[in-house]
Amino acid sequence: MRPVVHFFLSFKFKITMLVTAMVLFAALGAGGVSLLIAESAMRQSIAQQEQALLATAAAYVERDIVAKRQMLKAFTEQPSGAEPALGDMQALLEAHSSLRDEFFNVTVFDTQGNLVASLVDRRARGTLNVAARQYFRDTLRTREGVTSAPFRSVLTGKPIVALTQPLLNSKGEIIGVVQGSIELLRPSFSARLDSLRSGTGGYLFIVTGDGVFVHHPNKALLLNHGDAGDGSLVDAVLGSADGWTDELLDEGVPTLLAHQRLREVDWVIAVSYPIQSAFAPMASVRTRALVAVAVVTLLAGLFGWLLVKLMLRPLLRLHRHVVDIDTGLAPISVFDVQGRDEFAQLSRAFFSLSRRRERAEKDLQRLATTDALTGIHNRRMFDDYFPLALARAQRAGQQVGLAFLDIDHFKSINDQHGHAAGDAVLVEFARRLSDAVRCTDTVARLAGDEFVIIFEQLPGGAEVSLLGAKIIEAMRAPFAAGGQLLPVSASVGIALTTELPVAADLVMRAADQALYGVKAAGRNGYAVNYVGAERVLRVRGA
Ligand SMILES: Nc1nc2c(ncn2[C@@H]2O[C@H](COP(=O)(O)OP(=O)(O)OP(=O)(O)O)[C@@H](O)[C@H]2O)c(=O)[nH]1
Repeated sequence: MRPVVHFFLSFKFKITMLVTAMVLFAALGAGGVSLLIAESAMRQSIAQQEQALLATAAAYVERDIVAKRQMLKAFTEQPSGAEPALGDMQALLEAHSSLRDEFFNVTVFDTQGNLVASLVDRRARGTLNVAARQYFRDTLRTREGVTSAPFRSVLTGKPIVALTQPLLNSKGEIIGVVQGSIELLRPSFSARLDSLRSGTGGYLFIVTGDGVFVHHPNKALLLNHGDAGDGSLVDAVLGSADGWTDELLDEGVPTLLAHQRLREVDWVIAVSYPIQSAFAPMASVRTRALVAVAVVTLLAGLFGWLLVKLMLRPLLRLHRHVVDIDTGLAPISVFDVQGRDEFAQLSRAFFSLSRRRERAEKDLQRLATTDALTGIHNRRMFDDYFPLALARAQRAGQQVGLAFLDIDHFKSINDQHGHAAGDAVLVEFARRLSDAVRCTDTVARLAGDEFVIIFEQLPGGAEVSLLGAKIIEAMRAPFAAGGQLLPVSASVGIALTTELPVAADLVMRAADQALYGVKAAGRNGYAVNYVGAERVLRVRGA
């Protein structure tokens, strides 16, 4: 569990997460803004496409109506120069078979509105009167062709729109009205319009200026008023100038509604396009963009991880150096690296710090093992060193000598000449001792006027005896202390090992016994005691 926790707490993990989060936010931000811009551009483009389509459909409807109206007009002017007679109309109609292609039916009414000719059914004559119909009255009143509101044909029961044309005699008087009917369900009219939108998800519809459906894919709505009221599609197309909006709902579904007024007739043609299908390509773009963001984020995370790993290498190296130095596997000089980056600077700072610490430790060590007054080793150093000296001698197959020294009547020097003079004697005593022994021997001050010498690499006992005499001799010259020369002598007890290993205590006790022997014999001399021999050699005086 702990390594997992460490992993999540690691600097590497945090930086990687930071890089990943930053890339995620940047990618989402850039992606989101791009998508918004793309969506807005796409909305414009779709709206323009829909408007272009509307223009095509409007042109088609208007061309159709104009062509039909011209055909009716041409019919009323037939035959050229001849006086039109209502009685000839049935025959004339039947003679113009091309009218059947353009119109569901063509009928002729007299000025009282009575049906006097019918293209599809001559028997219908006299069965119908349209005098009350608005488009009929408008035709008589304006003496021009009009387009009716859509209505259901009395003759056929089909929804139709009527185009009219006044029938004038040679004097310019209206003698009748010719009516061409367009069946709104006729494939050549409605299917053609529907086909313009087939397969795109939206649909076209046409409403009159009064809001009656002339065309709608739902044929049941024809001749009906579209839902009026705020927010309805019919209301929107009638209440605003040509253009588009995407703020409406078509049966609860958000839709893009574009509309355009026709010039030839008081109709508005419109297209309703569900925004969802309009933006279907955008949804797929959005999904792909999200996948791309996820991939980019993942790659960024991976890249960030590798980058951080690479960048943290010097830190890991630094950590390894600290561990190696701590365990004694490497010197502090490994901190002294080249380089200009922060890690190299930190490493060199560690080097400088460690060097100072090492020096301080050495100073401390020296102070801890040195006698402050005389500058030679102290008791602590002796306690640590002597057992090691015994072990070393054992490995080398040699013997060790240990001399205990005590200045004779040192108390009286202090008492008679002062403590400073006593100190001077101690310092001089230590110096002479150090000079008298070899560099392989170790001199230490144990306490007060007690000194000790460890003799190593001894070839034999006879030489130890010579050493005792040498020490006594070294002290023979008077000591300069307190402004005068003082006679100083010392008693020296020497212990010599005969067989190793032997406990340090035993050797020290033997040296002490030898010293005691010298003191007892009157001081200023030396004696050698062989450890384990249980005999004290003869005390030799100065
Ligand atoms: N000046 C000085 N005196 C010290 C120091 N340390 C201990 N002394 C004195 O050294 C004297 C040691 O005396 P002892 O070893 O007891 O006796 P002694 O006079 O040497 O007599 P013997 O050893 O029997 O010859 C005492 O008076 C201590 O106060 C020191 O650092 N400086």
